[in-house]
Amino acid sequence: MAGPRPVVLSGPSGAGKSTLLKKLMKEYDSVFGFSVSHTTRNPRPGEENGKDYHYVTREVMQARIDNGEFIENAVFSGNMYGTSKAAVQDVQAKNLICILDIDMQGVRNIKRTDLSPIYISIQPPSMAVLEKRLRDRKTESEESLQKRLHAAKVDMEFSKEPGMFDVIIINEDLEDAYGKLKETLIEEINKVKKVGMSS
Ligand SMILES: Nc1ncnc2c1ncn2[C@@H]1O[C@H](COP(=O)(O)OP(=O)(O)OP(=O)(O)O)[C@@H](O)[C@H]1O
Ligand SMILES: Nc1nc2c(ncn2[C@@H]2O[C@H](COP(=O)(O)O)[C@@H](O)[C@H]2O)c(=O)[nH]1
Repeated sequence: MAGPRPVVLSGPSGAGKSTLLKKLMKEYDSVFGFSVSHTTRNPRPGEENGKDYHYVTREVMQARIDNGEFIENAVFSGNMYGTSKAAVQDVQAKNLICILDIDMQGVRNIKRTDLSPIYISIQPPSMAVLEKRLRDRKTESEESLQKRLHAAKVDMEFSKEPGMFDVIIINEDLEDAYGKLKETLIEEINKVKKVGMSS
C-alpha cells in the first residue's frame, strides 16, 4: 500500500527506544502509529495487552508464525517477538507513519522485505550507562539483564555495519536525542500533516 514510509527504531535494550517513541507519538499523535508486536514475555507493570504488545503463549506464537502471519520474528533474551502483517497494515490503513521497535535480527529480516522503512539506531553513550539504565528500570531479573547486556555488545557492533542504518542517534541527553529523531523524520512528518490538512 502506498503511504508514508515506516520507521524502524532499533538498538540495545535500555538505549531509550520506547522513551523516544512515546515522546514522538505524544507530540504527533495523528502522524505516527505504533506497530504492536507479539511477544511471549510477561507484561511489565503498567504495560497493556494490545497496546504495548500482544502477549501470547509460545504455542500460539509458533502457530501464527507457521501460518505465515508475521513479517519477521526473533528470539531475544529467551523470549519470542514478532511483527505481524496485521500490526503494520492496521497503521498503514490509517495513512500514519508506522513505527516498528525491533531488535537487530528484526532489522536484518525487514531488509529482506519490501517494507522500505527509514532505519534508525538508538545507541547508549556507553555500556556502563546502559547497564545503569537497565538496572534502574528494575524490569529485569539478573539473568535477563546479563542476556540483554550481552546482546547490547553485539548490537553496538552491528549498528556500525555500513549501510545498516540511515541514522545512528546516541541517546545521552534525552532532549538532544529527541531533537535529532525529529530532525530525521521531519520530512515524513510534514508530508503526513499536509495530506491530513487537504483531506
Ligand atoms: N537520555 C536518557 N537519560 C537517562 N535515562 C534515560 C534516557 N533515555 C531513556 N532513559 C531511561 O532508561 C531506561 C530504558 O529506556 P527504554 O525503556 O526507553 O529503553 P528501550 O530501548 O525501549 O528498552 P527495551 O528495548 O528493553 O524496551 C528507562 O528507565 C528510561 O526512562
Ligand atoms: N525482532 C523483533 N524484536 C522486537 C519486537 N518487539 C520488540 N522487539 C525487541 O525486543 C527487545 C526486547 O524488548 P522488551 O520490550 O522485552 O524490552 C527490544 O530490543 C525490542 O526492540 C518484534 O516484533 N520483533
